[in-house]
Amino acid sequence: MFQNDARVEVHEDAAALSTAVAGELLSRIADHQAAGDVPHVVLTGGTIAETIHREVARLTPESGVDWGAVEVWFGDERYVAPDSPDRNAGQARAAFLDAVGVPAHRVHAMPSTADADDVDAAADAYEAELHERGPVAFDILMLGVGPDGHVASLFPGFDQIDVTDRTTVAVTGSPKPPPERVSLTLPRLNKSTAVWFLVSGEGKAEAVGRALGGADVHEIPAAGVTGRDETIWFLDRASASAL
Ligand SMILES: O=C1O[C@H](COP(=O)(O)O)[C@@H](O)[C@H](O)[C@H]1O
Repeated sequence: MFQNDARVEVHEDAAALSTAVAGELLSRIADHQAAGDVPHVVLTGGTIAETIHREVARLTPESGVDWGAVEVWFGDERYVAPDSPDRNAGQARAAFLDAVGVPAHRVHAMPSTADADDVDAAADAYEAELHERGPVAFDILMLGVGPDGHVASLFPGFDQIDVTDRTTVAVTGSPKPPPERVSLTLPRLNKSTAVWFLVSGEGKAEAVGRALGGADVHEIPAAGVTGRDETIWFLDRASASAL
């Protein structure tokens, strides 16, 4: 698969990238709300995501966005205790969700060890939640990318990449700790109007180059995700250095 239609935006550094993505996110959400929609936004975990989330909190007061009318989902999650620092949802809450006031019923966190008996049950529960309350297509899906090209919790060489009959999968033995995770599947990730990749740092440069160059999805899972209307790779100079 070649990402010929993807747009690439290169920013000077991680700080500039974060400000640009946060501003664009707020602007898109404001547009949806002006049109009377309640947008469904999918968050990612990871280092650059945390910086972006803090920028979202900082820029929200000037944005006109009503975070009370946004549905928040997650592309993947670590199956750990609810208060673990490894939780993507915990990171997002601390960085911006609590500060901007997204109501609890609109934050669709994936189950923790307190909510589901095992990681398979956690994946099943999120699939049910998506079925009952999820949109046909997410409005904006944001994804970090690992140095190995993983996206959400779909890792190179793992069987979950080929799952097409589910919207979520359980992951065990993740090469990046913690080992147990829940991830959206490629077909569900691809049910998104806009897909935004958020990537910073030289360690990601090779993965970015290969994804945009059309690598096999089993080697670089990020190569397998595109938006229905839009795919944007938000990069800094370091992560763009292999393009
Ligand atoms: O484990 C994960 O890693 C990726 C990328 O994280 P980063 O720290 O290398 O930026 C992230 O997209 C994913 O949500 C997360 O669970």
